[in-house]
Amino acid sequence: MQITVNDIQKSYATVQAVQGVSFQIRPGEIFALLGPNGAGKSSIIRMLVGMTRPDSGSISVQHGDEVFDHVPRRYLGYLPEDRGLYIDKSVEKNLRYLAQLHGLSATETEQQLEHWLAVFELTDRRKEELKQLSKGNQQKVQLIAAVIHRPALVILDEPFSGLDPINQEKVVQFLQRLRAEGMTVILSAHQMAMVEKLADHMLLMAKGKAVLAGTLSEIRTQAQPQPEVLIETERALTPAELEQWLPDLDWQLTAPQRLTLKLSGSGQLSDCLQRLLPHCPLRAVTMQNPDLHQLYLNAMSQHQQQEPAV
Ligand SMILES: Nc1ncnc2c1ncn2[C@@H]1O[C@H](COP(=O)(O)OP(=O)(O)OP(=O)(O)O)[C@@H](O)[C@H]1O
Repeated sequence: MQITVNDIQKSYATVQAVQGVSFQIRPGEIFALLGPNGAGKSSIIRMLVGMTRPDSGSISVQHGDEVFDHVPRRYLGYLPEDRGLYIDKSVEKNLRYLAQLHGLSATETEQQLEHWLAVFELTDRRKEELKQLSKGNQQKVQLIAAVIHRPALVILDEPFSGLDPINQEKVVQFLQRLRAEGMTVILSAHQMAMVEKLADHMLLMAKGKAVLAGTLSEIRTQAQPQPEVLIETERALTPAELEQWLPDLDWQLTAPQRLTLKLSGSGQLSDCLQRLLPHCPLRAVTMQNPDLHQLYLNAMSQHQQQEPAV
């Protein structure tokens, strides 16, 4: 399934929740929608699934030869922010009920149940009521409920919320499995370490607008146009020496033997190293690659500075 979103806007009364956002989701990829509370992620998801419509702009959903203006229910698996299973019913009753709602035959239902319960190591717990399970296991049942009918597109709103690190890792593996089985996945999450491992493309939003978009490395380039290099030296340096050797470069001495250099052009690093080496041997030269969490925080603080105060 391929989704193309072009310049969509959505307002509620006085709130401009989505203000001209465009992006594309490719078939079989994991696409992450990121951003702080109120950024507009759920508003976009609601438009994608047809719960609301954009005020302007367009959504095009292509599946095989068919084209739609939102994802039809029959192709959609959805884990909403507000979960909705019956906690007084057993794991298998909940899942069977949902499978029937999706039109699966009794045989298909049993096959899917066996498959997903085994994936999540819940086979022995299938007769237990949902309320008897831990939060992590309840979340796993919710995830099975979203995919039991093998939809072409799975949308998961906050799949990691409330889970401990081990269960978060299991959800990561589950999502990788969905991708391996050919499903397209849209994920909204705040856990950057998980998103970094999973997402093929991501869209980072703030206050209804796109702030950064692309693969992790594209986002790195957008968020950090001047890559940083850490140069560790064998002897202590002084600012006066560096001013003499590197007067035109953007450097910072963060410790006597640690120099950070901001690069603004290709060739600048080798130029800098050639100028330093005659004066002092080097211990290590390391490119600084900030993780998604750091890129996210930087982008948000830059966005806040650029936004006019209200
Ligand atoms: N039904 C609604 N009526 C009025 N305002 C709304 C409605 N839904 C969302 N909003 C507002 O639109 C903006 C975007 O909200 P949205 O829920 O899309 O953000 P979000 O990124 O999903 O946030 P969160 O991470 O908290 O779920 C917010 O200012 C929110 O208060």
